Amino acid sequence: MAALLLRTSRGLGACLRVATGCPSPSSCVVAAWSSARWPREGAVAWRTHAQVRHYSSSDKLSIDMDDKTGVAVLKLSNPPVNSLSLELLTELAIGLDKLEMNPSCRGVIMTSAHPHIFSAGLDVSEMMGKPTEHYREFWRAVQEMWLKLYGSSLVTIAAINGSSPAGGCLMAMCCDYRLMADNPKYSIGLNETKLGIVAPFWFRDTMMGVVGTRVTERSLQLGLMYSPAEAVHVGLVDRTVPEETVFEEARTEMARWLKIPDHARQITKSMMRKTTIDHLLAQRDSDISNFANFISKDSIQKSLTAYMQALRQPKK
Ligand SMILES: CCCCC/C=C\CCCC/C=C/C(=O)SCCNC(=O)CCNC(=O)[C@H](O)C(C)(C)COP(=O)(O)OP(=O)(O)OC[C@H]1O[C@@H](n2cnc3c(N)ncnc32)[C@H](O)[C@@H]1OP(=O)(O)O
Repeated sequence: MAALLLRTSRGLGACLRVATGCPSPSSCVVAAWSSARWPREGAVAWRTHAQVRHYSSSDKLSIDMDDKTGVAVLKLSNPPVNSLSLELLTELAIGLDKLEMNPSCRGVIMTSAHPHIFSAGLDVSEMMGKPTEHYREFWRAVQEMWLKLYGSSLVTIAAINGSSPAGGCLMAMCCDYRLMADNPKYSIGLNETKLGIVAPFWFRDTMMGVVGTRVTERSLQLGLMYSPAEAVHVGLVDRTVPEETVFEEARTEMARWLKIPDHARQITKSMMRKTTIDHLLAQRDSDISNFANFISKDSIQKSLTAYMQALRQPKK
């Protein structure tokens, strides 16, 4: 249990370094991932005799793990729009950590409990009119969620059953595969510039890993939101499926990915993502300070206030 607590409290990067005896974040990710799925003493706490186990104690997030298939289903459930509050981000990081440490878990399907919205992204109210310390805590939680999801050794599939702007798009992009409902009313993208804010370098790098440099540059500067069909066209989403089949298609896709031996896929995934993860780990504190300074500026606060007021206007 001590090992379990160590892992949950320090986050995946640190716990993997502990597991491998590797001193620095930058030198151990491949080694760590190759051993991350070994049976571990502490993880036995999550074993269960029931086939499906409910993991999350939060009402904003449900996580159901099927021990027989090795697939967990993580559902965002924070009405009205699944905005990523400090609380939900923290729950997400903890939930992902628990799954990572469960030796019978091999994959996660991430989706929304509410039709029409996958996630509205970061909760803008967490970034408005708060003291600097709150901004720092909030941004650390955003980083933590990203580190857990982007750095997950599990197969991660986003079943995008609604709109997914900004931080919602980021979560989907962290996954290994993205399916989106083919409803043209839905949209996905990093729209930060439209709020007068700037997607940080690790949002940019995540997008570049999915759609390449040119599409990222255009998408970020213009704050583009794509329809599902456009998202497939630029490679932001892997495929669209009829709305009512999103979840079942995600399960079928998962089965395809789980045919690959875990160790080979995990090391490959690590090789692809290590540089981007190390970049943030090396600059975590300065990234938090940049965010807190930037978001505290009067001009940025005014932009966010105007954006939220516009959002509250009746839709035409
Ligand atoms: C150079 C240094 C750089 C350092 C870093 C600096 C900056 C940091 C960048 C931070 C990165 C930010 C990432 C983000 O994720 S920002 C959030 C962006 N999200 C959005 O723009 C989405 C806005 N929302 C919508 O577009 C729509 O609400 C919708 C998701 C498409 C859903 O539409 P609909 O079903 O019509 O619902 P409503 O618009 O009526 O919304 C219902 C209520 O929910 C409130 N709402 C919506 N989104 C958010 C949100 N993200 N946060 C908080 N609240 C939200 C909305 O105001 C409504 O509230 P009301 O009922 O009180 O009117």
